[in-house]
Amino acid sequence: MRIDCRLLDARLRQFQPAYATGGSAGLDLRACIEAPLTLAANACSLLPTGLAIHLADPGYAALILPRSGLGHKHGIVLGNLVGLIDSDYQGQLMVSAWNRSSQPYTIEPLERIAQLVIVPVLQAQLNWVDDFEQPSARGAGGYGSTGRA
Ligand SMILES: O=c1ccn([C@H]2C[C@H](O)[C@@H](COP(=O)(O)OP(=O)(O)OP(=O)(O)O)O2)c(=O)[nH]1
Ligand SMILES: [Mg+2]
Repeated sequence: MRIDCRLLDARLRQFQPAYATGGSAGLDLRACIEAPLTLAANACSLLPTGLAIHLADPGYAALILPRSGLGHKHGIVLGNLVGLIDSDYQGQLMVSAWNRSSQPYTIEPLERIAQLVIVPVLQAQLNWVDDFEQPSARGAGGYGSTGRA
């Protein structure tokens, strides 16, 4: 599929988002900040990415996900856990960077801080009923109802 993308920060021309390998699922997003930003332990900051996309087709959405290295080694994940980008959103992609660790972490300008994954979605037709016609094996069971082993 093709999507329209806008570079909102001239610095990104040298770091135009691209899939790193033929099999990459995510496009890395960079922190388009002017100066290094130190996130204190447990601090959260909304960072511009210098990038806007317009998916246009309601059959797609994009997810902003943490990068595994940053998340695992340094505790830099997302303040909203996952960012959901609507197909009709045309604004700048923003990343809520959350330092869930107990150590400060300094984000450098244009550092790759998260990744964007485009996924198919379905907008369902909501058919309101008083009861579900077919009982299922699970019913209302959840939260560990099937045991641990
Ligand atoms: O990490 C994120 C999450 C969202 N967005 C943008 C794109 C998305 O389409 C829009 C709205 O996101 P969402 O629906 O999750 O936020 P909301 O709090 O429900 O805001 P709204 O009332 O605008 O829908 O904000 C981002 O740039 N980054
Ligand atoms: Mg919303």
